[in-house]
Amino acid sequence: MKKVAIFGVGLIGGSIALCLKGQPDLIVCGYSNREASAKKYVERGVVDYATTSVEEAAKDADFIFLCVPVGLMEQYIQQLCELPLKEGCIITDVGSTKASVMQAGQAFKSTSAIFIGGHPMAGSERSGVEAASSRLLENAFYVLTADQDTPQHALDELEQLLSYTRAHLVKVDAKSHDTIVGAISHLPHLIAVGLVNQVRTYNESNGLYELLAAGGFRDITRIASGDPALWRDILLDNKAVLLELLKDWQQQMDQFCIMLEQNDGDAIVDAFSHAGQFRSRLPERRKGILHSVFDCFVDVPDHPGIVGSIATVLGDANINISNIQIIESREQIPGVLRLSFRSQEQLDDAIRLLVGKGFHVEV
Ligand SMILES: NC(=O)C1=CN([C@@H]2O[C@H](COP(=O)(O)OP(=O)(O)OC[C@H]3O[C@@H](n4cnc5c(N)ncnc54)[C@H](O)[C@@H]3O)[C@@H](O)[C@H]2O)C=CC1
Ligand SMILES: O=C(O)C(=O)Cc1ccc(O)cc1
Repeated sequence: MKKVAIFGVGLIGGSIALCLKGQPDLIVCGYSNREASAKKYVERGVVDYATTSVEEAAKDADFIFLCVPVGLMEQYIQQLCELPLKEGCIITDVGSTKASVMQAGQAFKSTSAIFIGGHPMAGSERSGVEAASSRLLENAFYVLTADQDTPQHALDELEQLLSYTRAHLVKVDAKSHDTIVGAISHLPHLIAVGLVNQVRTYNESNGLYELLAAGGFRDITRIASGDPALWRDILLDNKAVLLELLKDWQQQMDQFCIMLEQNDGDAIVDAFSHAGQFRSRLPERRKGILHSVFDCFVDVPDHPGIVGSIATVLGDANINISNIQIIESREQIPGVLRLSFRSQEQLDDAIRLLVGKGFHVEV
């Protein structure tokens, strides 16, 4: 038997645990600093057993996954360094930033344990073990940050274990990781929060902003709903990269100011054309770091049981609805049902089926 200890069984730790638990010759132990959480991990069947003792979780572990917020990684690394870990124990993390944790992981160099950084590049704005899913990392990229001293056998062993997540493993150095992920994930989160807060301020004097911002505005700012403390840790940890990125962002915005002040329509057209061309090159059906929304809108007549019958039609075809929302159903006006799915394939199948049943469906 190989023992895997997971520190922090939340969205990511829980999703990894669900991929590993029940696999042949693996036993999964969850660690939490809170008794109630440790109990919950077991009750939900996410781990084989759980403990609030760092020593007990780490004892005899072949693999240790640190799945706590970025700001706590160094503290746990230091604690683990002082414990008598199993010879050759592989320690990895799932933090959204990699340079600082790789630096902290140097501490294992004087021990027989091996530290390899990691970042599963998928997730959501939700958090906690309740949101964990064995499918979360499937087909997503999963970055591993090793260095020149990392023994090949340790990398092979970790890659073999991670194959249960069905993620695509890629090796990237920590500095490049933080620069790239800063641009495609951290900066967009900052911008989304800034945009929402700008509109929130306007809304204080005119509630129409809130009313009219439904739909697209809500979708493009989904990531502003991420866990505040989690994002505080990520942004502060990647501060140097983000300050550079924000300078470039400000320059982009300054250029728009100039285009508008100078009525430079050609420059606006160029900016949209260049963005559109680059965007069309981005893989469309590939799972990316920010999860895509696979939603459709179904017009539904306002009569009892209609929601249930739509759910049954999809359920009978084995199509899983990940979220369902009734939007505004008033007398005389048909209601609209927003249905969310986990993949483009499920969305396509659902649309085909519902249109076939005579429903009007829009995406
Ligand atoms: N949210 C996302 O979509 C992604 C997050 N990550 C990274 O994964 C890590 C975990 O994030 P999530 O799973 O989203 O967060 P989460 O909030 O769902 O899980 C964090 C877990 O850490 C535990 N925890 C909090 N304080 C603790 C402490 N002092 N000692 C021990 N455990 C403690 C919590 O109880 C929880 O189980 C973070 O480092 C984050 O940057 C990586 C990829 C995606
Ligand atoms: O889709 C979203 O909401 C995310 O923001 C997911 C996410 C969050 C943090 C990561 O390090 C990687 C992915």
